[in-house]
Amino acid sequence: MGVPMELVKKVESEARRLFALTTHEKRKVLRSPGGATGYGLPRISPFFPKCMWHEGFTIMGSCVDDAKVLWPHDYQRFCDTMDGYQNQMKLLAQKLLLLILQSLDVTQEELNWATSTHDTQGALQLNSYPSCPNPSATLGLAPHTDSPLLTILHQSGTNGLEIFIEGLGWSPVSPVEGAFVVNIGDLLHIFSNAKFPVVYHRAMVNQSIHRISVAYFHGPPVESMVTPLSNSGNPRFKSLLVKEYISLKSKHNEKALSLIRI
Ligand SMILES: O=C(O)CCC(=O)C(=O)O
Ligand SMILES: [Fe+2]
Repeated sequence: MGVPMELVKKVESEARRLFALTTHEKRKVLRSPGGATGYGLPRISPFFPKCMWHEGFTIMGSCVDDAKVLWPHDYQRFCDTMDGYQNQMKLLAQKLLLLILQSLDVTQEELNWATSTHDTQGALQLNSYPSCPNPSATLGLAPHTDSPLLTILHQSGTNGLEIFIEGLGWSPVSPVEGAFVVNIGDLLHIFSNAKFPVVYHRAMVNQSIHRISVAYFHGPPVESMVTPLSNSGNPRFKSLLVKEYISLKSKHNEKALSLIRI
């Protein structure tokens, strides 16, 4: 299934329009403490001693309230673009998940859990990494794993993303024109009983280019239970509510997975 390239480019240019606003303007839609949407620092910031060279804007569903604050007379273009992109990402994520699940030979109930069309939780994260005079002194986004099942990432043609490979260390994932990066998140790691391992990743900054990336996070409803697949051998993780896991992650960051290990 193709996502129109024109839409991807539009999302990128709308993201650039947003981050080009003054700090004073952007702070009008600052993410509230404990809130999920809006403008702000990376959510993982409290776990790291140094500031990251990054600013972000998170959207869940409609972004009309924030967009009206930013562009009182011209918010529709931003909202239409983000809505259209979220719809396309949701369809793509569901399709990818189905392919993954088919390879795992799951029961109908497990299939329903992971692909329930109505209730999935999606979030769109616009990331901005301004060019940096001394890139080696900082990180764009510190090492982390994404919490949901899958992340679909658009890198906007600029290097920066790195993944950690056991035995190899940090390895760049160079952007490929017309392709997305698909990351496995914590919940798919738990659900697949580690058959689809989570990917530890980070983002670097560079000296000359203001890099934009757009991540779509796709997960199950927060009120549902996540349980390792029944046919995957001894479960390696405890079953728990998705929202319990998210809360554990917000308190313990990358240690959350080991806290629910059996
Ligand atoms: O900018 C990137 O390439 C990575 C972004 C990312 O990891 C995230 O938004 O969780
Ligand atoms: Fe990430």
